[in-house]
Amino acid sequence: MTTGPSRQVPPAGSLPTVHVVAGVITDTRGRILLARRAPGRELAGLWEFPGGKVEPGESPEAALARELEEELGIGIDVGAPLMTVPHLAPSRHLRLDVRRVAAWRGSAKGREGQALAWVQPEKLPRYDMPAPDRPVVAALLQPDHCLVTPPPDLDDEAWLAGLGAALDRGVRRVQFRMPGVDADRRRRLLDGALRLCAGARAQLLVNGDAALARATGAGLHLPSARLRELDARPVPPGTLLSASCHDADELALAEALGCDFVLVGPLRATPSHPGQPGMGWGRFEALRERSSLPIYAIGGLSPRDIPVARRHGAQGIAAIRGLWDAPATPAPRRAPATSSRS
Ligand SMILES: Nc1nc2c([nH]c(=O)n2[C@H]2C[C@H](O)[C@@H](COP(=O)(O)OP(=O)(O)OP(=O)(O)O)O2)c(=O)[nH]1
Ligand SMILES: [Mg+2]
Repeated sequence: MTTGPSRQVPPAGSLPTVHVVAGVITDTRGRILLARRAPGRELAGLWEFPGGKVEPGESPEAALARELEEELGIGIDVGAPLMTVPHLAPSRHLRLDVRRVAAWRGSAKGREGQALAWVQPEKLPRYDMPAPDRPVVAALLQPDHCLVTPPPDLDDEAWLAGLGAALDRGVRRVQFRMPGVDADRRRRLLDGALRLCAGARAQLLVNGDAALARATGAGLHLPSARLRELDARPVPPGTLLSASCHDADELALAEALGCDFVLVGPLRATPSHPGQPGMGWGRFEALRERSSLPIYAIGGLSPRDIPVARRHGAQGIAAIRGLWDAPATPAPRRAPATSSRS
């Protein structure tokens, strides 16, 4: 279900945008450095990835190097972008641009009186952090793609082999969706899928059927119509819960129910939703900035779109065909040409 586009676009007001760059600094044991915002500052007491505001005319890379020198006394090599989170605060749009730190020199000290902590990645969720950091922590810990299963043709073994192949290619989060398949067959396929996912240490969430999820110990995915009917979490905490959302109301509902993550789309027009135009990354961001849930973009996307999804604040992509069909094999490499291109 979708509502009119007018509800999905932020108010026309001209709030300023504040560009903040922050670094994921790791030590040789894989721990990540957090800093605690000092008393008297905004968001005092919350933990954050060290960094600060990009100054006018400054590149994000230069800003990150300057901030980490000022705040921690270390020199750094800026690494790969992790994600950029657009976030709507009462008085401004924030863009939290998070980079990995490829290498650093010196010993990190809280030069502005802030406490520091080296944190095992899996313990990050225990730290109280600003709202825009929640999707960043999810990006560090959770899969960047989520397979939504296509229904089987006539051959169940072929479908299970297809799931096995997707798991072999690295899928670790699976939404088990079986529209139009009768209950007995669905249960047999689910048992097979659960075995394969357990073997690959992948998560599985059953689409729509809370009783089936509870009976099998699987997670639960709520289609948006189901989400709108609920006023309490339909599975216990600790059981994975996700939802499909198309507008800000549904995102707020998903957050209130304690969903672990959501799928938002369609990002592009797809054959599975004929007649529905894609929202594009602009409207995706307008939703993203009102929520702190991890969000997979869905609709006509494939693993190639993960970097662009991350630049718009997505956890990554969810897809049916884009993750089920084996990627086209790259054309055979020719012998290197004698001339070089840069
Ligand atoms: N550094 C950092 N800032 C964050 C994170 N999450 C988050 O919402 N923010 C917000 C808090 C602040 O409103 C803003 C960063 O501003 P800041 O106060 O650190 O800026 P700064 O280091 O340049 O310090 P200042 O000179 O402006 O006081 O971004 C995060 O993980 N790291
Ligand atoms: Mg700072």
